[in-house]
Amino acid sequence: MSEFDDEDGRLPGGPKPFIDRQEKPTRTGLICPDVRGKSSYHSLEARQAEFEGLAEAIRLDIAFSDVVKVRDIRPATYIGAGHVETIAERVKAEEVELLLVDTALSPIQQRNLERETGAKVLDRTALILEIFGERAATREGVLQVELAHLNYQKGRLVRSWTHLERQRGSGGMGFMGGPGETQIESDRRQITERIVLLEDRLDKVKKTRAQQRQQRTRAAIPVVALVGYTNAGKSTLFNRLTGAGVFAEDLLFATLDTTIRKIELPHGREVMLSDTVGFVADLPHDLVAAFRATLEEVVDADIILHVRDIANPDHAGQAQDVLTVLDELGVSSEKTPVIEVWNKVDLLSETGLVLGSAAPAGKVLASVPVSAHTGQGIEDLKDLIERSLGEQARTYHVHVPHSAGSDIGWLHSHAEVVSRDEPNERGQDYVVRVDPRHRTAFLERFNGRIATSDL
Ligand SMILES: Nc1nc2c(ncn2[C@@H]2O[C@H](COP(=O)(O)OP(=O)(O)OP(=O)(O)O)[C@@H](O)[C@H]2O)c(=O)[nH]1
Ligand SMILES: [Mg+2]
Repeated sequence: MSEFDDEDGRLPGGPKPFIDRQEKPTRTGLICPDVRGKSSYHSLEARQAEFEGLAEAIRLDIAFSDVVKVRDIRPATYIGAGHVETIAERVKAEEVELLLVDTALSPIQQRNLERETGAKVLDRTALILEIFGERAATREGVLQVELAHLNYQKGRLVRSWTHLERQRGSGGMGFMGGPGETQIESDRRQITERIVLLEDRLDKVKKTRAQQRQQRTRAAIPVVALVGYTNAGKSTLFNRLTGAGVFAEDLLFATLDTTIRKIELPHGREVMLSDTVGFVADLPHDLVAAFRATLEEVVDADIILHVRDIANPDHAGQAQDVLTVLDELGVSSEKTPVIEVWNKVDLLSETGLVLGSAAPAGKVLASVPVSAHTGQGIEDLKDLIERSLGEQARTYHVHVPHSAGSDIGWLHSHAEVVSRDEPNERGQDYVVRVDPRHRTAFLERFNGRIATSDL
């Protein structure tokens, strides 16, 4: 028996959350550094609002949220000494236990800030890891988050890793360090061992996924993947298109795992639609890497739907971040056609924004304004998906005799049936569109029965 095999496939003894949130919400101070000369697609207000949204995503009690000007990044504390002092005073006055800094801090900066302010300090990466840790539901999600967590921890072994100590105390886990091994060395060794183990498990999950994908490819159902910034409305749109009840909420990172469902488009064409984790600015690199397996639906998609919250004043910056992550995943609009879905148009009048001011990000086939909420534009979107899939498809007229019932099934699942005549005594005539990847099979199967084509 392996010590790691419990019934739900989770590895016991995963990392402890950074924040202990057993009782009342943690009093938290937010620091949004405004670094001189650092360019960003996002306005300062948008960045601050988003950082607050991230903190709210795990229900922290926000005592204050401050923008702090940083002229030169300090190697020791990131922000200047004067600001650190002010923050320390506020921490005391407001009884703040946790400080979140919207940047990537070095372990030294983190430790020094903790020492000087008396609060626990976490950076943006740790906060996102924390949210993901709370949301992870499937076995794969849990493994991915833990892996990213460990990689983050590995570089920060300056403090003790308390849960490992607890495990060591309980004995029998095979974690005991040899004599003379220092705490940090042994912690590092254990983390490395665990990383190897997790990677191994994820590899197995990946193989299963690859098999499932292969089956879908064989069944020739194209995959349409929803991507977009967190909270753009992907899950709401997914539910609207599939009638499924996927968790959608006004919460950053409501979705962590990939869901995939079959839907039928207006002309009867079937596609697999996938909903997945949302993207965010400065998504930790490790996390992108860890989620690569989940995001393989996106990598392999036939069409990508980039869902944008067009009623968010920061939508242009968000779209750029999505392109950055797609790029990191190796997805290019040259290879995979992209349709932009301009969602939440029902909110436009409220926000005073207008559609005319929005522009597509990167190379896209088209952009469709919709409201996943009211259903506006959804039919246009479905039409567009269907037409785009058929883009390189060709039209054929085929004859199907009565005796060839299985051919009808084949046409429906591998081609788009444009129209069909009334059956007569010889059988039935069909007009179908066949895309390149099924053309060979089609020509072989219907050899001699193809009347005309628009070749
Ligand atoms: N008014 C309006 N609200 C919408 C629309 N689409 C989604 N929402 C709301 O936006 C919020 C986020 O929606 P989700 O579908 O959870 O967004 P998501 O992109 O899946 O978010 P993550 O899973 O967190 O990445 C929810 O409160 C939805 O009700 C829309 O067309 N109009
Ligand atoms: Mg979602």
